[in-house]
Amino acid sequence: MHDIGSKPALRAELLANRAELSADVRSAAGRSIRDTLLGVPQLEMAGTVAAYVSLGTEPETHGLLFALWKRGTYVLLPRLLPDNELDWASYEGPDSLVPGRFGLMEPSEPARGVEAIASADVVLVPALAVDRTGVRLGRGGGSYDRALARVSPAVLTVALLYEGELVDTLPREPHDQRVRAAVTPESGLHPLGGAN
Ligand SMILES: Nc1nc2c(c(=O)[nH]1)N(C=O)[C@@H](CNc1ccc(C(=O)N[C@@H](CCC(=O)O)C(=O)O)cc1)CN2
Ligand SMILES: Nc1ncnc2c1ncn2[C@@H]1O[C@H](COP(=O)(O)OP(=O)(O)OP(=O)(O)O)[C@@H](O)[C@H]1O
Repeated sequence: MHDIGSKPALRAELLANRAELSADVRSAAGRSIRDTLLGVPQLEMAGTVAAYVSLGTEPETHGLLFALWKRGTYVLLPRLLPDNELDWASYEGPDSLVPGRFGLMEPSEPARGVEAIASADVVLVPALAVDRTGVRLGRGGGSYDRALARVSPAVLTVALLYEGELVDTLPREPHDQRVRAAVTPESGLHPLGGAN
């Protein structure tokens, strides 16, 4: 996992590792990540958080979304467009989600456009792995590379990972946007170095 391999091979390996995790481990990871993030000052202060609804074997985010919404944070969620760009709409509780492509649960509220992510004070990002400089490996659609390019460098961007998915080095292509932090269930929030 410390070698720079090809992205598709790394994705397959990381997804296979996640597939080994039990539902209990996944939901425990989600609770731990939720508790960490709810205590991060930037999230406590944030008026708007761009987040996502966990899919498949990702660490659970439903509880986190609900808690943010309950405490009055404005939560934006992505809607996958045909060209894999992300549109954004508000989360208004669990009943405001509807099924989209790839089994994604997406917001049913009116879409606010691809630029709406620029209004977020914190951006929570799905990832399969992140390296120590913030380089992120995602699903391969390039959705978040395009979305994060619209986010100010002052905004905290955080990838949600399982333990072991914060790695020394990942392959980086010119379009890859870095995240500024990662959160793991056992070791909490990791600020990441590296200039963009
Ligand atoms: N929870 C979550 N939401 C997200 C993302 C994500 O990684 N996680 N995305 C991050 O960008 C965007 C969605 N991108 C996605 C791209 C591909 C697949 C996927 O599962 N693709 C499979 C095909 C599945 C099928 O055919 O049914 C594949 O390509 O093999 C899912 C989401 C926006 N929302
Ligand atoms: N700004 C961009 N405009 C158009 N296409 C882009 C842009 N950025 C990335 N892409 C395309 O997206 C594809 C996948 O990129 P990459 O493998 O880095 O995705 P990823 O970050 O792992 O996926 P995701 O962000 O969807 O989780 C690449 O083929 C790339 O050409």
